[in-house]
Amino acid sequence: SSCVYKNRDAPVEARVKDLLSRMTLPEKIGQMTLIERSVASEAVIRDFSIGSVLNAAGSWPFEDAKSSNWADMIDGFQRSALESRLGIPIIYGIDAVHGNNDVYGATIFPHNIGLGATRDADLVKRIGAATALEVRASGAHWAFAPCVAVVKDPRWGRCYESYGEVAQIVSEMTTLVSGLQGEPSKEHTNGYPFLAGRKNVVACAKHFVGDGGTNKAINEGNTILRYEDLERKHIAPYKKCISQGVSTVMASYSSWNGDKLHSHYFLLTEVLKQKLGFKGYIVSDWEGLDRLSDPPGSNYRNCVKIAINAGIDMVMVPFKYEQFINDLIDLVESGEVLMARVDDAVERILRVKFVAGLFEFPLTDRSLLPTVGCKEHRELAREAVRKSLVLLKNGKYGEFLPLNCNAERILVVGTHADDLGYQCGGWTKTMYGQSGRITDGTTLLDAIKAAVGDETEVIYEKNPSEETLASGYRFSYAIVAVGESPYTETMGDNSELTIPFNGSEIITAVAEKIPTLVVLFSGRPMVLEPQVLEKAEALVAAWLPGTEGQGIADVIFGDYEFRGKLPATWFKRVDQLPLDIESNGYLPLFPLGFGLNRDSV
Ligand SMILES: OC[C@@H]1[C@@H](O)[C@H](O)[C@@H](O)c2nc(-c3ccccc3)cn21
Repeated sequence: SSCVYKNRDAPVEARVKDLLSRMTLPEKIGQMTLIERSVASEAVIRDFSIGSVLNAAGSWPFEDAKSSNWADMIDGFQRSALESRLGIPIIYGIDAVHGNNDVYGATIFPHNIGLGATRDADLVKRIGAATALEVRASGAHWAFAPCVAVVKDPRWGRCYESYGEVAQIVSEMTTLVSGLQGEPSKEHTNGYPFLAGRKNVVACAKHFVGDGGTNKAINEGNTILRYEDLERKHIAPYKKCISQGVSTVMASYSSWNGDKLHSHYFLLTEVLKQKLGFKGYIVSDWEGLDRLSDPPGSNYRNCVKIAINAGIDMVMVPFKYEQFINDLIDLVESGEVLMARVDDAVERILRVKFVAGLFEFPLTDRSLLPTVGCKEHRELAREAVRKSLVLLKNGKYGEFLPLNCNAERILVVGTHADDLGYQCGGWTKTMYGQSGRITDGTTLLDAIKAAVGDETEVIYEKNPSEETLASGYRFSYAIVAVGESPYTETMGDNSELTIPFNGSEIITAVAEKIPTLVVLFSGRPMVLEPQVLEKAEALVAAWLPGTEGQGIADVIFGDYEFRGKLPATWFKRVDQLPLDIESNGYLPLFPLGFGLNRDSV
């Protein structure tokens, strides 16, 4: 066609330049606007030239909607965008942080803390590739992953979203970017966005920067560090993401030395864009601009001014898009925000859209639907569960595990033995997660029943009854599954870290009567009472494994060996926190990297 930007054979930078030159100011600002699906009508997308749409976790087309329903919804949005004057496609973003977790039937992988325990970068890459297929099958083009937070203190509500406590572990696991986006060639220009093709999704390294290092682990709090420590501890993983061609970065709600990241010119522009050479686009977090003022959202025009001038390119408004657009138009017309800044933002957004092939392939490839929750992906998730398990105790002489799968009678108890929602944790179906059979999957109890012999009797009691415990001698052994209920973000900030639902008491009551294996489902290390450590024969940290509970049975019954290593220090008491492996006061219960296997004594 005559327009360079519509010519798929033209160089990306020529297409960007041509299209930008044709855009009005409102159209440019429309591209910088990311709105929630509930306000994304056909007219709004078309007439405002909206750049991007997302769904809040828990905002579905309808409850238990399948990937095909999601694809219908997103393709509907896309057709509206193609009706706009210049026909610029939207990029649809979703929080696929451990599989395509908003969508019913998707494979749910272990949360990042468990993947950090695997220390297996290739596994994480394969998880990225599988996740990309399931995300594209649902019509989305962009995943708000990986979270590359380095979690300094497990009291942080987002500990489970981090691959671990030190930059080296997190940097290793950034291979998720290559899995999600595909792998660039060695000649790829460092910092330039990359996407291999229609089976891949645009990735988003988040939350830039220092989200996991806040004082007292307060979510959205303040990270107090000298620059060289911020760079070494928190910026380092972003360098690895950028070297893999990560196409987007999400700004952090948190602050550095008292200054909010969403308004931080030095870190967003001088460091990320200039020093590190990042050429994709920076997206704000949800209402990230609103949180620049107190009360949040007040003086919004000023919030827009300081965030855009600091280097934010796309704004996850996500509801009051007219106010955002009008304020930014006004700011440009008054000269408080330069057109050059808007052009830089729009160039970056268009660059990613051209690289992502959205102009050539704006609609969902329905041939991908059979990949959703497919056996191959569930086997991959099962492998990840196996490799994530950390063995903290194994009898007095390293002999309790593996369990005998032909025992006469075994007891299974606890709040987490038969609860798929608890296994998956937060960011699953809804933002905060749920209890119960929330999707297709295998609970620990399902897996135990499938693993034991036909002659073995499995007795399950969520709460062990008195009479059962009184006749404890009848059981060869007990498996006690306890842990945390799902949480997300600030609601997960916790300074006690004791096992909820009287977990310690249940463990002790059972272990006093029956040789017991404890399986702890949690997003982080938790307080292990002395009598728990003393009385339980064996103790396994299972983190938040997701839908494939058979990975746990595979290991505790001995089909596979334990190989997980702690991605975060296991403290003795919370009053020790934060424990820093680099400091000499480091006296943990189990150190970073600890993990027994069958051969350990
Ligand atoms: O879901 C989009 C993004 C997600 O990608 C970010 O990692 C996360 O910080 C986040 N918090 C909210 C969010 C926070 C409070 C109320 C409603 C939504 C939304 N989001």
